[in-house]
Amino acid sequence: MSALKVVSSKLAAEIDKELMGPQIGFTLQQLMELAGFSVAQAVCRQFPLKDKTEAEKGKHVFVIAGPGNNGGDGLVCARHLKLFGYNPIVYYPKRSERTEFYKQLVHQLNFFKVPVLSQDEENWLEYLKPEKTLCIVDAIFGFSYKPPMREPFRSIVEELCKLQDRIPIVSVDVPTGWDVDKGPISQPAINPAVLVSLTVPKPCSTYIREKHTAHYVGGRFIPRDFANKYGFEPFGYESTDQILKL
Ligand SMILES: NC(=O)C1=CN([C@@H]2O[C@H](COP(=O)(O)OP(=O)(O)OC[C@H]3O[C@@H](n4cnc5c(N)ncnc54)[C@H](O)[C@@H]3O)[C@@H](O)[C@H]2O)[C@H](O)CC1
Ligand SMILES: [K+]
Repeated sequence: MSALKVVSSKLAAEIDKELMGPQIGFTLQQLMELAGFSVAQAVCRQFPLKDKTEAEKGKHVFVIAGPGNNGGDGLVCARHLKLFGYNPIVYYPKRSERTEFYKQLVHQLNFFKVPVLSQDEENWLEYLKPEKTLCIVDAIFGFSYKPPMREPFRSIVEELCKLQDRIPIVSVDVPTGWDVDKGPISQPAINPAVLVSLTVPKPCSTYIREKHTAHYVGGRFIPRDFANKYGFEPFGYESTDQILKL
């Protein structure tokens, strides 16, 4: 295990609660926008379009969004990827009814002409071919996932596991199927090529295989004294970057 700065799931939840509490007053929408923006930046850093052929530039970034806030990060990420010149496609099989906000994120994707597959799209795997797909963004589950995985996500993640050696997967905050503290202790579980930890890495990130997985931190929205209060130093982001490769 590396000497990475990590915070437990319990502490991560407390950080979120305080950031969105009455004293600080961030809204979920604000944090999600910055989180999704960071993930889009990490995709650009890892898979730059510069010097790529037109065929490679036309490849899809396949974003799979889950039912909670991790999925929301994915929806935001897809919108920014489109602005950055990528060709995202979104699969959002179980849509959150929690707030109007999720519907608004989908409307925004329509406005940006980002295809959002129908909820019962049976042929979603057709979009996942190494020759057509640049990478997959795994925004299925984050720090609130509790096994065992229920359908339709179990079948989806099983399919992704079969493809992950041929198409790189970028996991948002926590690789889907991993326990946020203990890592890949149950199946199915994604083995990502890239992990983008948000705010601060969670303990599961110490179980990534360092040679196999590029690790970024993103979600640059806390000041030094707040980080120190939760036992870690702020990350050394450069200039206006929203991500830092660890
Ligand atoms: N401060 C930050 O770092 C921010 C992080 N954000 C992202 O939010 C997620 C955590 O979001 P939350 O809504 O709490 O949970 P999840 O998205 O992980 O999942 C909840 C969702 O999943 C369903 N579910 C749970 N277990 C199962 C299962 N076994 N089978 C099927 N479905 C399951 C559950 O019912 C819910 O619907 C964090 O990781 C970040 O990515 C925010 O963007 C804000 C800023
Ligand atoms: K994820």
